[in-house]
Amino acid sequence: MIGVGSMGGAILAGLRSPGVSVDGPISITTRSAASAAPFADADDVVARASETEPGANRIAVRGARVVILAVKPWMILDVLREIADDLEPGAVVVSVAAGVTTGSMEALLPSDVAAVRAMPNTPSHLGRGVTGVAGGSTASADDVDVVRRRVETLGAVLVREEGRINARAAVSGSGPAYLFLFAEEFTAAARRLGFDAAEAKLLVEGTVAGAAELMARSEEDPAQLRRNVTSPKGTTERAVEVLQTGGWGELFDRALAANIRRSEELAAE
Ligand SMILES: NC(=O)C1=CN([C@@H]2O[C@H](COP(=O)(O)OP(=O)(O)OC[C@H]3O[C@@H](n4cnc5c(N)ncnc54)[C@H](O)[C@@H]3O)[C@@H](O)[C@H]2O)C=CC1
Ligand SMILES: O=C(O)[C@@H]1CCC=N1
Repeated sequence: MIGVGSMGGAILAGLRSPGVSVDGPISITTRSAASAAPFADADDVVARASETEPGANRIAVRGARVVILAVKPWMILDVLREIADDLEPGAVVVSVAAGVTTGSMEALLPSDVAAVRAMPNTPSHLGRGVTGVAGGSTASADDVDVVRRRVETLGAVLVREEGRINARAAVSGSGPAYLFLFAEEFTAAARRLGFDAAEAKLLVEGTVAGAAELMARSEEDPAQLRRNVTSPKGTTERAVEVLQTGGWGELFDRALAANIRRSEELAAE
């Protein structure tokens, strides 16, 4: 794995969780020595920092069947140029980057190395992620399956054509941020009602986490779960009415469209 920031770190934590078995050790590279240092004593991870070992990325990918690129989108092609000659024949290079197409990756890869895209999200950290997977034109069904089996250890997986991956990024890749934004705004509103920071945190985070867990475990869909809270002529009804007249449907449409437009811009950069 090249790049162990927010997303790479979440994937790595998921791959290292109890009950998940990966043929290891997992070779990772970071930019700074400080980021590699926490792995110094790990048996299941070999960490190298490109700041202190300029050939770190090239060394790390040697012998790997699956290489995960978790650097920023605008760095993906530079990293591929750097590592292309060191990749094993039959390797699969998986980019988790928004926007960057397998076509642009394939142009830099040896013909016996496949490109696959994965669009994970940060709850992968807990094995509760959702990952979209799409193979490039030279990826075999087996190559895609190798990636699917790896990311299945991180949570749910949706394998579909690459043409739909920007939409998956807009919904599930970025989705945790929308929920955290909701929690931020909800907490701020609770503070304005007079709760102190600790009380607002307990009330809002407890409610958001509990409701999410209830949704995950329940057979009922979100609309029914909402109705279960909303007594006719009761208090919830009044608040839900205010929220619904705020135009959430159109707001979400615009937010997801803006997200997809940014993926398209990144693809063109
Ligand atoms: N953060 C998220 O929730 C999600 C992120 N992604 C994708 O994941 C990728 C990484 O995003 P984040 O983790 O958020 O960014 P980040 O900035 O937290 O992580 C990137 C890491 O790569 C390291 N790095 C940069 N150049 C390097 C090099 N040459 N060799 C080794 N390491 C290098 C950086 O030091 C940094 O730690 C992006 O392409 C993004 O589109 C995809 C889905 C969700
Ligand atoms: O914000 C981003 O660009 C990345 C892609 C999906 C989630 N985070």
